[in-house]
Amino acid sequence: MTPEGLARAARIVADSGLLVVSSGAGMSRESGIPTFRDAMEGLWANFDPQELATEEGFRANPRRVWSWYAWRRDRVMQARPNPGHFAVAELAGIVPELVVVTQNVDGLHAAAGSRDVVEVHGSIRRVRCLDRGHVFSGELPVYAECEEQDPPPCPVCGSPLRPDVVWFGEMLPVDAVERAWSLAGRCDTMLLIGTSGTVWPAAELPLVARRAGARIIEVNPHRSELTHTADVFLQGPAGEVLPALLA
Ligand SMILES: CC(C)NC(=O)[C@H](Cc1c[nH]c2ccccc12)NC(=O)[C@H](CCCC/N=C(/NCCC(=O)O)S[C@H]1O[C@H](COP(=O)(O)OP(=O)(O)OC[C@H]2O[C@@H](n3cnc4c(N)ncnc43)[C@H](O)[C@@H]2O)[C@@H](O)[C@H]1O)NC(=O)OCc1ccccc1
Repeated sequence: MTPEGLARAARIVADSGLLVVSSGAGMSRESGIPTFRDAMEGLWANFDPQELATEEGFRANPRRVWSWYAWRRDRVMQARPNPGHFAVAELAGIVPELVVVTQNVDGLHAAAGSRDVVEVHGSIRRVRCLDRGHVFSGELPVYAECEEQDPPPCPVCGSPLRPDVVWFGEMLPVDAVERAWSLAGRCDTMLLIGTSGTVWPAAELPLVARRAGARIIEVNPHRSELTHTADVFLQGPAGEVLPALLA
């Protein structure tokens, strides 16, 4: 991250009417939540997404999927927002309009005080039933209570409960898609934070914004599949770069 790059990004942000913050797993890395593709400790390095993050995988082995998400939820509930999340929340007080569009299911943007957050891949803090989609949040069982246990039945219709997240091969929530794509199509600036740009259709968002004439600022310690769209690439961890952007 160069001082010139930071200064240029700060000017672009200051000139923005509508700023869309588009975040991925890297945003929560400094909160102790592993990313998906980190070579060593990334979730997908140790677990097969096809087996664990698909409806087929759930139907084939509901116990395994239910306890795996309980294990992840425990880590999310113990995690705290990092300085990057707080900087995003603070930015909302600086620009006229700011909306967060996140692929993350951890709810840490809201926990840091961001009030307008679009969760395009759902939330691990909610469950819903398989057949009818009755949604439940609040006190959910911890891993110790879920280990090798069948998912409990829906209190309304009796069908098994599953995490209220978007699995591979599943449609994204219609209202979230409509809002996220319309925002990307009319924003002045998109702040792209901690995403590898490998999962679709979320990876299309900066392309939509760019086609509509927006400036793209990427924050990532490594180049991603989307760095080619960026007007400014701020190379570094979100928890350090974003507070510096506010300084
Ligand atoms: C793997 C990929 C090739 N496959 C897909 O994209 C598929 C298939 C597909 C669809 N269209 C395509 C087009 C081309 C190719 C494939 C497809 N997409 C789907 O299946 C989607 C659904 C995709 C959503 C899946 N659910 C998730 N999550 C919820 C669950 C759960 O969490 O368990 S995806 C999940 O993985 C993704 C991980 O990506 P990132 O967040 O970018 O994280 P990653 O680890 O990859 O990278 C981390 C980055 O952070 C950086 N970093 C590290 N530390 C820091 C740091 N400190 N600070 C800043 N950055 C940092 C790193 O350098 C790195 O760049 C996120 O989206 C996350 O939500 N559904 C669908 O298409 O439905 C169809 C449909 C249409 C009509 C009708 C019916 C069906």
